[in-house]
Amino acid sequence: MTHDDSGIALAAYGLGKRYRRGPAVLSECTFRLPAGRICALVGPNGAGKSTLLALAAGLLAPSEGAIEVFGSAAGDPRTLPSIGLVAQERALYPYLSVEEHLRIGRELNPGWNERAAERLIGGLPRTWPAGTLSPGQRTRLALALALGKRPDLLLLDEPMADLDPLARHEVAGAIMADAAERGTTVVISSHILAELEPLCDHLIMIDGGRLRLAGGTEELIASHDLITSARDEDEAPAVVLEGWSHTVVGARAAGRTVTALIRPGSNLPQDWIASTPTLEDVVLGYMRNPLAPPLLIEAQSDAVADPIRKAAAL
Ligand SMILES: Nc1ncnc2c1ncn2[C@@H]1O[C@H](COP(=O)(O)OP(=O)(O)OP(=O)(O)O)[C@@H](O)[C@H]1O
Repeated sequence: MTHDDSGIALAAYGLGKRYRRGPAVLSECTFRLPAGRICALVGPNGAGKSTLLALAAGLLAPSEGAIEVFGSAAGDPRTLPSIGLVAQERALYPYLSVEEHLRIGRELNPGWNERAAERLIGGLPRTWPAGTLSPGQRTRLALALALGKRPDLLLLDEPMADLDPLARHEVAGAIMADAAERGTTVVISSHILAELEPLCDHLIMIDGGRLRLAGGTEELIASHDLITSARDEDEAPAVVLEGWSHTVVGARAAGRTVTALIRPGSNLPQDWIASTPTLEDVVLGYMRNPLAPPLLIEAQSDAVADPIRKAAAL
């Protein structure tokens, strides 16, 4: 194992990625994900989530900056045994059966754990070639291979997308059980926020290749209020909120009510009622307003050098 003692599983410093053609798909991403966290990776279509996961797995090289896994450059051969990846395209051999995939998993991974893999395999037809499996069955097999490897960092690209509701429960349970037993760090991308919210204690949101939110879910939620008030029906929400010391992430009007997501500054003006937003409220607020200032809450770990200094030194 090559882990350093920083307590950080995944870190990016001024990370940027540009494919051969076209503009940068990730720019200036700096974050640190503490080990043992279960991190939701969210953002709209094309935001750069799969690109970030591929960079973390060492399948792509950064165009700018750096990305590290347990303190070593992502892609360093010494870190690869620590990483389990379920890519969006579920990389499997179409002509090899379920059983043959499991045999390869056993033979290639010294730390292979049959029980962890079996949790996901369930009733999959073991003699069938992977190419004949349904998308949901392929997902189960890909997850079984990733979890059987007993990784310390599990990177999951939309793992629930093809699964039926019962399978989603089972898969979420298997991932959580593994994380609880072994302290596995999990990064899980999904568009279904309500599904991620109970699983995750950390969140990274990217949009247009830039980091918009990063930090513990409790801290991110606690940094916002959802507020409502009455308004004159012809008054635009922006006018109602004009001149405030709060950072207004977004505001929407419905009939005679205006609702806003804010980062509170001073006390609320009278006649506004504040409540605690859900994680989904927070993420949707930032998705709706690309101009809202990012909120990057620094992960707590004394042993790590200042990421800005580190980014500048690259
Ligand atoms: N191999 C590639 N060559 C060129 N551009 C690419 C390549 N792969 C991805 N892109 C572009 O990079 C951007 C980010 O894509 P990415 O797949 O990382 O986004 P995503 O957030 O995972 O999207 P989705 O939610 O739709 O899966 C997109 O504009 C996409 O077209």
